[in-house]
Amino acid sequence: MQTVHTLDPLRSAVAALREAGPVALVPTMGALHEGHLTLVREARRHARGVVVSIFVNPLQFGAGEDLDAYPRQLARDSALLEAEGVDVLWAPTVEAMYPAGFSSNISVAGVSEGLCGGARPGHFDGVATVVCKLFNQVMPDVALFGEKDWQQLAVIRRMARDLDLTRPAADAILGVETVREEDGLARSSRNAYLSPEEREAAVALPRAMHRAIAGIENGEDVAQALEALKAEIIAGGFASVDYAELRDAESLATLNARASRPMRLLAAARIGPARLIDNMPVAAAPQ
Ligand SMILES: Nc1ncnc2c1ncn2[C@@H]1O[C@H](COP(=O)(O)OP(=O)(O)OP(=O)(O)O)[C@@H](O)[C@H]1O
Ligand SMILES: CC(C)(CO)[C@@H](O)C(=O)[O-]
Ligand code: BAL
Repeated sequence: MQTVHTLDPLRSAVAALREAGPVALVPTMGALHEGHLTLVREARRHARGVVVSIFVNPLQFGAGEDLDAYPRQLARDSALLEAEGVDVLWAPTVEAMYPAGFSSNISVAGVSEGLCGGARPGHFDGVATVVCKLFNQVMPDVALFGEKDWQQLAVIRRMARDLDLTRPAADAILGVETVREEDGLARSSRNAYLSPEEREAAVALPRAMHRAIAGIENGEDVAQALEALKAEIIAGGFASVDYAELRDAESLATLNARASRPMRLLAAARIGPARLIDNMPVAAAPQ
């Protein structure tokens, strides 16, 4: 595995990879876990060469968020990626990514509004801007993202369509199903912030979501089911719920009742120092 920290060596490394066949990109912020490694293994199924980026992107963190506390463990991450047979690790410095005078911003309206975009103003501008740069830097044939960050995936796909990106093309932006702990909690780098007691309590989030989905699919009133969901998350030991909403799975349009198109239940809640997110499919109402 070749590790590069600046743009010129990255371009040379990727050019050499491309000679052998299609290239996949897996963007991450590091502190790798089984979720990330699943993306890497999936990438290998779609390409000959695999590039993983690790960059804790300051642009997507709001004031008072965990930019400084975010775990940085490049040596450990590098060993994990090496063991997975990754070809290139792209770990740019902040200066390489945002040289002095950097002034551009990509803002994707619509899908980035509400949910995490509501709770974290400016977050998806930061994500879209850095992902657009990563795409231009690596020019991958395919890029892989986790469904755990469902709204992020929708924002990136919208950006790729709107800006006519060809590397990767919008339909080569692949979503990978959320990888979970044995008890059902979604794997996340931020789970590391939890004390053992908080970690045990955190499973209340996916459990309550499963119960709400069963209710909605059985015809329960959506507003009531969502209120009960929020109450159950709090009763489970969370301090607050940022949102718990039923949305159209693709457009992310708000739904107040069961729809006949695929739907998604999305939630974010805070426990101890962590803000955890999750989302799950909700079966469409019969036509
Ligand atoms: N449990 C998971 N299953 C599948 N993909 C995941 C999972 N967790 C993260 N990913 C994906 O890995 C990529 C990099 O994510 P990131 O480095 O932010 O990790 P994270 O665990 O989501 O961290 P955070 O604590 O910041 O949410 C994203 O595409 C994200 O959706
Ligand atoms: C896509 C991403 C790497 C952009 O910084 C980040 O938002 C993440 O890790 O999900
Ligand atoms: N996993 C999404 C990146 C973030 O929370 O900033």
